[in-house]
Amino acid sequence: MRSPKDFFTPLALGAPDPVREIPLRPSRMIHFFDPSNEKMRAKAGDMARDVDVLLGNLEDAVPADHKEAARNGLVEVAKSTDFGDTQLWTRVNSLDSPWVLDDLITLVTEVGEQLDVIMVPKVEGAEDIHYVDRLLAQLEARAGLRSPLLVHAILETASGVANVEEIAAASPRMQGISLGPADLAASRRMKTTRVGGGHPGYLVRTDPAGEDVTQGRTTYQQDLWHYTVARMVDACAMHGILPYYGPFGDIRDVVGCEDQFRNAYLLGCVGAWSLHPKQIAIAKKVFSPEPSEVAWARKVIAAMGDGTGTVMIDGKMQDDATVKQCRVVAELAEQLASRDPELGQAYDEATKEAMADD
Ligand SMILES: CC(C)(COP(=O)(O)OP(=O)(O)OC[C@H]1O[C@@H](n2cnc3c(N)ncnc32)[C@H](O)[C@@H]1OP(=O)(O)O)[C@@H](O)C(=O)NCCC(=O)NCCSC(=O)C[C@H](O)C(=O)O
Ligand SMILES: [Mg+2]
Repeated sequence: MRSPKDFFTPLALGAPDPVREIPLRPSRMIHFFDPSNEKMRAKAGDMARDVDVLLGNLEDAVPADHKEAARNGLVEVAKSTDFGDTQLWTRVNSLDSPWVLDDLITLVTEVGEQLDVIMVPKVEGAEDIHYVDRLLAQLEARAGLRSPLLVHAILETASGVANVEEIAAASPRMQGISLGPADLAASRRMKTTRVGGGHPGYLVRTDPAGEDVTQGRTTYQQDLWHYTVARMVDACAMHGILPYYGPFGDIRDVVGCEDQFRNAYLLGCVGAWSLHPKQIAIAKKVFSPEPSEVAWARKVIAAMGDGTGTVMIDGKMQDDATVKQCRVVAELAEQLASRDPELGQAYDEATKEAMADD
């Protein structure tokens, strides 16, 4: 464990200074593609225009005999694509795999300037982040990079969840954490066979109304991921980094996907993974506040002046705490508007209407 005094000191001579604050760039969807797939590589430019984050996946879902092709394919995409202000991320292979060392060496050396974030799977504790942190500093120094690569951890082992706070705090490079529900379910020995989402057997049932316990009892499906997402959000918020829902594997179930993403959004997540083009629009919709919410937030902020005291708006009490919540929504709207002018216009029109109603 480094002394707090040394926390922002580069871990290798000549490595760039660590960032002091994680940039809040829009990242409503982290779109996964397989860079070993020639067809997907050819679409990288179009995908980059459509998403906030494009991620070249090197880990699970890429067959063992495609690992090298995926790594080289990502280098090719990074060198040949104009990303504009879209972020390019990668998910490297797990730290116990035979591929990760070459993933990191190749990517930092060849395309370190183009990459924004390195996603590290199956993080168990702070020691995994410390290992990557030092190695990245050495590689950045050797490649002469001007800014440090950021690191994103996937929460997908029972020990990762138990250590989530120390993972979030492990390095100034920590950009965020995603839930990895499929590996986490396996690690916990849960009895599900899915990638994210709920399960009809995980439910609560109303009490029996009379003697017959089989009659008149309504059941409500519960969220298997509530505890983990909430814990991850707290750990991230405490350390100034960003939480994400991970993948939703039932591509056909666009309704279930939207619900799962929205639960995560309402709990504090800033985005989710999209595995298929269908899920891009879902994440964009869910992780962008509604124009009416933005209008309301701006109205409360305007009415609250210096942010202290109370005012009544439409019968609802506003005070220091509600104005803080409204600032979260209004700040997110500003970030998204700078990337998506159409959305910005919808926010401004809704605000004008809401203010005119007074
Ligand atoms: C899931 C898929 C294998 C489905 O692919 P496919 O059967 O080809 O779907 P479609 O026929 O519906 O495709 C229609 C067209 O869209 C293109 N396509 C599909 N997926 C993508 C994509 N991700 N990016 C860009 N384009 C995509 C197809 O090529 C078709 O194009 P065309 O022929 O021109 O019409 C596939 O979607 C896929 O591989 N997705 C990514 C899977 C992935 O990355 N999985 C790993 C992440 S989840 C995970 O790791 C679990 C996690 O770690 C945990 O533990 O929880
Ligand atoms: Mg996984």
